[in-house]
Amino acid sequence: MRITATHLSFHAQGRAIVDGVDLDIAPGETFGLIGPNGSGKSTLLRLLAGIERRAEGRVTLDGQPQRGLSRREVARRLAMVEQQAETSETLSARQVVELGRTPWLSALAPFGERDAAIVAQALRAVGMEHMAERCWSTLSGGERQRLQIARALAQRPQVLLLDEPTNHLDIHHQLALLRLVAELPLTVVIALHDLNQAMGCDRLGVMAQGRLVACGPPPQILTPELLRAIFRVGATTLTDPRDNMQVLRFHCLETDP
Ligand SMILES: Nc1ncnc2c1ncn2[C@@H]1O[C@H](COP(=O)(O)OP(=O)(O)OP(=O)(O)O)[C@@H](O)[C@H]1O
Repeated sequence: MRITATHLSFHAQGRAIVDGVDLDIAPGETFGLIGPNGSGKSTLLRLLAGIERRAEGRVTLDGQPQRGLSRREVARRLAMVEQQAETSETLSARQVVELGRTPWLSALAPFGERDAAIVAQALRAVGMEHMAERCWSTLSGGERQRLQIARALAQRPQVLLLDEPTNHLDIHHQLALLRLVAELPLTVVIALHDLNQAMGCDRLGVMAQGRLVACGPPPQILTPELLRAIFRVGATTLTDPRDNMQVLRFHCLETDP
């Protein structure tokens, strides 16, 4: 599914948090959002998800204006995992993932075997099937994060919006999640702080002070000049002899105090 944003803006307390963002993300593309703290990445994701109704500008899903769709219709197309997604403390892990099926259920289509199979598959995808009966309140931060991703997968969306999905995960689960995301036949918009992980995206968008200041393939974006100007770091590109992939190593600028 194609997702587009036209002049998307959001103002709060008299200032632009997101400022005139235009985006066109192709079906199946993995689009990484990077930028310093407070540059507007999470807010932009919320605007793309239609969560923030005070947004200015337009979001379309396969050409259909998102504003014209009901919440249920949006949820059948698009799922979002926010940074600190919480849920009722008394639910089991499986019940949290079952919530993902809500947009597809009705009096005429109650939760059935197919829904249970989709939930089981989502739990397996994030390696949480062995904890399915555990209570949410007993789970670690990383386990909760993987469950929220499973909930989003169980929603069977065509667009997946992920806000720093690796921030609680150990390195094994970070790599497993990024591989899962890359292999999903979905359009994915993913906010990331790890710029080496961002290299694996098809395209990157760079946010700075609410604006999308650069957009393109990772090697064109992650240049020493941009890293210096936007992230205020120096960087050296190294080559991993294992697979000849480029890796960035960062250092403080000499001008830093
Ligand atoms: N509703 C709001 N009211 C006032 N300020 C807001 C609101 N929402 C976000 N902000 C501010 O807007 C800026 C952008 O926030 P946002 O969370 O989108 O940034 P971010 O790029 O995701 O940051 P981080 O990398 O730290 O997660 C921040 O300075 C934040 O404090």
